[in-house]
Amino acid sequence: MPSSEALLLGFDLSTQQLKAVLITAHSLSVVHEASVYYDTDLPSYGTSNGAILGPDEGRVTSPVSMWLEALDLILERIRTAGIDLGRVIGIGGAGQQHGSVYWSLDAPSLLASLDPSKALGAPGHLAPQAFSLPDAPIWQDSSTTVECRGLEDAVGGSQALSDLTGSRAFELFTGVQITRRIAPIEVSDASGMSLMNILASRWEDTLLDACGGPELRAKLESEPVLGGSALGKVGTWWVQRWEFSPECIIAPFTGDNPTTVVALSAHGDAILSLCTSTTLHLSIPPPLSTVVPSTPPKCTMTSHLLAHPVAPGGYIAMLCYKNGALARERPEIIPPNITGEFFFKPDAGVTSMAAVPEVVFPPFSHPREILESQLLSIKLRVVDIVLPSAPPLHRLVLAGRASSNTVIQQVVADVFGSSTYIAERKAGTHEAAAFGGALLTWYAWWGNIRVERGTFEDMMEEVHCDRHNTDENGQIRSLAEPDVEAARVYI
Ligand SMILES: Nc1ncnc2c1ncn2[C@@H]1O[C@H](COP(=O)(O)OP(=O)(O)O)[C@@H](O)[C@H]1O
Ligand SMILES: O=C(CO)[C@@H](O)[C@H](O)COP(=O)(O)O
Repeated sequence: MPSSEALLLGFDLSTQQLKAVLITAHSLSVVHEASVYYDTDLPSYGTSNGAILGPDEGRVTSPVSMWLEALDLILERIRTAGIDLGRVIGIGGAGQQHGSVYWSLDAPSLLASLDPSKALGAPGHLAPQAFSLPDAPIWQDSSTTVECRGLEDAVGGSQALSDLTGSRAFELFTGVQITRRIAPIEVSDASGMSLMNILASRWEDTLLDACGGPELRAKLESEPVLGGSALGKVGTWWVQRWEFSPECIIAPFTGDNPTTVVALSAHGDAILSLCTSTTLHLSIPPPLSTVVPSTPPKCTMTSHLLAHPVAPGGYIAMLCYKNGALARERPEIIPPNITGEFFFKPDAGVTSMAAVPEVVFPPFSHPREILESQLLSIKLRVVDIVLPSAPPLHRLVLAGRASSNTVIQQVVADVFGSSTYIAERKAGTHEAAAFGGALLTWYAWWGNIRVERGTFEDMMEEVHCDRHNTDENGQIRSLAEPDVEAARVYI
């Protein structure tokens, strides 16, 4: 690979760390990865697993200054690793879905006058003045229950809100945590706000009124934009401090769920993302014919429907569990709305669950039981989000750090009775969300140099990047086959 080859930089501002993936623009090979763990790399903020709990009941936030410092540190790490940032032609990425940062009225002028001699996170440079809240509510926040009920009431109840936006009201969604924007919002990101009409991909006036009164539409500026569009070029701070090219473009960032789908999904695949959260994604492509009316996607009380970032008329159906990695690390309760520690066993006849003493389940078996109950819950709920007309699931693709665990790979194969796969990038990365962010940036760049923009799939074909391909030259590698005997237990 010539060292001058153009690069794309994708970020993922996830719950526990900031990650960056650099890929070559024309062959999409990973050339470098870097990460910054908030708890250990930036310990002065006192986060636990990237978050701060409280002071109010259900409040979960991350310090915005910590994220700014993480950005300084990761750029330093990339440069120290010998990467010439001047080769980067586009920056894009993802963040925890539904996390929200609150810019102040002074933010635009402060952003326009950043001092290249100062780090982004240097006290008084951007923070605290550019933010109206020093701490950003993240996806684990559950402090806005009252506002959620108010939002549902405004449109006629929880199912009505789900039909309108793709999800019932959730405390973590941005609508009930509302914000001021600097750049247009990308459609799949907008679907995680409880403010967008999911079928039209446009802001819904009733919901804007319920969440922010008349000023909110003005703050949002424009209707949501498609992923992989070019927003503009990097600011001078990036050029002067880090030697990025002034021609380097910026693509809109979105949620980590849509970028994971962009990175990994082929039609008929389900993606099981084992990050801090455990999330199952199904990509629903747009209808082939615009003449025959298509079956509307399902909007349920327990799932989310997001607009697809690069396929207008397509969707992502999603199940998301808060008690993912942290529950697996420290076995705790799985059923919702119960606090304390309980153990359950199906009654004879398997119609109900009976609480049993802890001694029935020895501690060494807890991690496996936690994992099994998480996966069985997904297996039970996934039938509710698959369209009757959808083809049978083809592959189960794993993502997230825990996907490298061979025991987890096998238990997933056994519980779902389906082979499991993993993305095998040319230089290898488990960071699907950051990789997807880089791909969306390439799509923005690639689209900009064409008379006709072309589809995301056209672009992938042009680089011979076939996400269906499972042979040794392909990108998706088989990990585990179900064990027939073990799989029978989970039917
Ligand atoms: N080998 C492993 N086996 C099981 N779990 C793992 C393994 N390595 C990492 N993890 C889990 O992965 C979690 C972090 O996953 P990651 O995808 O990096 O999350 P996030 O993107 O939310 O920061 C950790 O909290 C840990 O529980
Ligand atoms: O979708 C959600 C929350 O709805 C989560 O996936 C968050 O986006 C957090 O991501 P990770 O840090 O677990 O990757």
